[in-house]
Amino acid sequence: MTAKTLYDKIWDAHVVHEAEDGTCLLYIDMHLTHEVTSAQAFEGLRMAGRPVRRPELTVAVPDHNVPTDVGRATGEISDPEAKLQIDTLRKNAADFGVTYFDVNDVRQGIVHIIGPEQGLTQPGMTIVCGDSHTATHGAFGALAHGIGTSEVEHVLATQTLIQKKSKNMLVKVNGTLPLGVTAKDITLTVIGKTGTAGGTGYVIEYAGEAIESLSMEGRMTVCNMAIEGGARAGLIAPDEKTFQYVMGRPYAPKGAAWEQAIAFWKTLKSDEGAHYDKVIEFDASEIEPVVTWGTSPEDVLPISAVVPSPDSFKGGKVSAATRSLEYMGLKPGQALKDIEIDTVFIGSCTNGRIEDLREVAKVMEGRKVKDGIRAMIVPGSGLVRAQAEEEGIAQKLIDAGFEWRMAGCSMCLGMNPDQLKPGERCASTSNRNFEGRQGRGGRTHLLSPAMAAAAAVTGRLTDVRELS
Ligand SMILES: CC(C)[C@H](C(=O)O)[C@@H](O)C(=O)O
Ligand code: SF4
Repeated sequence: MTAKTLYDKIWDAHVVHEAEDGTCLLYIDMHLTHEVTSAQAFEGLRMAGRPVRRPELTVAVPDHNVPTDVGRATGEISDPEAKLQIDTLRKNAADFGVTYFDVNDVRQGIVHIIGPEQGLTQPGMTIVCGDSHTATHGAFGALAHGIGTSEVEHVLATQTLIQKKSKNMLVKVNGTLPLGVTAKDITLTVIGKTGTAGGTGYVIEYAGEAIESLSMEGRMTVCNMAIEGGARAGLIAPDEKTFQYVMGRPYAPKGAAWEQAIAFWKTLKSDEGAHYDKVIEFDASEIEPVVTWGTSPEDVLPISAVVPSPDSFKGGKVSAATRSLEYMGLKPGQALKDIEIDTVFIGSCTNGRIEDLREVAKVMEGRKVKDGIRAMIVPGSGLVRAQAEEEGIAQKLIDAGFEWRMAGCSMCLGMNPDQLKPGERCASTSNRNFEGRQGRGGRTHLLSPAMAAAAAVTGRLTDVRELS
């Protein structure tokens, strides 16, 4: 028997048909949908008079457009486009018999947060969503693809996806993470090494002691950004931690089905000697807390570094870096630690989970948000929010000077009222720092929740390890 990678195993278990050119029809176990990329897909079905093939394997939740002010529970959504998209999702879910968590349901939240939280995300599954950060679910050893709207329609109609197999890449992070270094620093460091195109054509499996040592939340943070490194998906082999996380969640298997599931899940790891087309290996001790300085997630450096000179790059990156620095309002040679910020955003599907909020609370212990800094915390789901309130974290963060908001994508992207003004600079725990991502003219520095908290305290990018 040939040795297989985890990716090979999940793939093989889901191929319904393989054409001569290698194009496959893949069975899909779980289909998550949100308001931005599903409307046309449902409409396509309606026009063709087709039902959703497996409505019980399809879940819908509004996240991108929802306002996150606490008043939303009682008020109308004022932006007509957002309101239309959310109303449409609600109607589509009702018409097609799809499970739907409405705006003010405590289970509402960012689609990639609620999947794992509800136990919809399970090891060995194929999961799709019309959203690039679907890679997040790979943290459970699920093959999770982001798909486009026409593919959403295809999956709704057939519960299958047309795919060609990607190549296998192994990213192995050995050793122990230094103090103050987190999952976000790992994933940004990997992208710094490979570039945003380094993963193109691959599915990345993350392994090694540093990955194994991460909590499920941390593993989700790592896989979430696989897509920013160009990969088709990210994967981490499930283990005891994974099983413990899934156990007892609303949609997790129960009783005998649970025992059966566990027996299968335990087989989900790459075999000894399995072939990878590319291997990247490095030691966790190399990783420092990092921040981005430019307008691509690969523009990342340790916090101790200075803003690079465009001349230090090669080829097209020279002009890209020049443009980035101009947009970001930065000068080569400037210490990253000297960069002053106006806003701190803690949230998104990268870092909007309970552990992230605990991390922020830990850094804020005995400290306050600096005067004049707008610091917002947007829990990734209503349940994360409720848990943080129950743990007393929410009150501590409010007392420290943070805004405590309702769940949604929020300032991760400018599709709702939470936006930067032109020229405003934000320390953000999200995953994309593209031009205009957080609002037109807004400037984004990506970093970990601990580093974002440190920036909130000092009003500039700060090494969390040096906070006095
Ligand atoms: C709006 C949606 C299609 C988009 C994505 O696919 O990733 C968004 O979630 C993002 O993060 O940019
Ligand atoms: S939180 Fe950000 S990255 Fe995640 S799905 Fe929403 S917009 Fe996309």
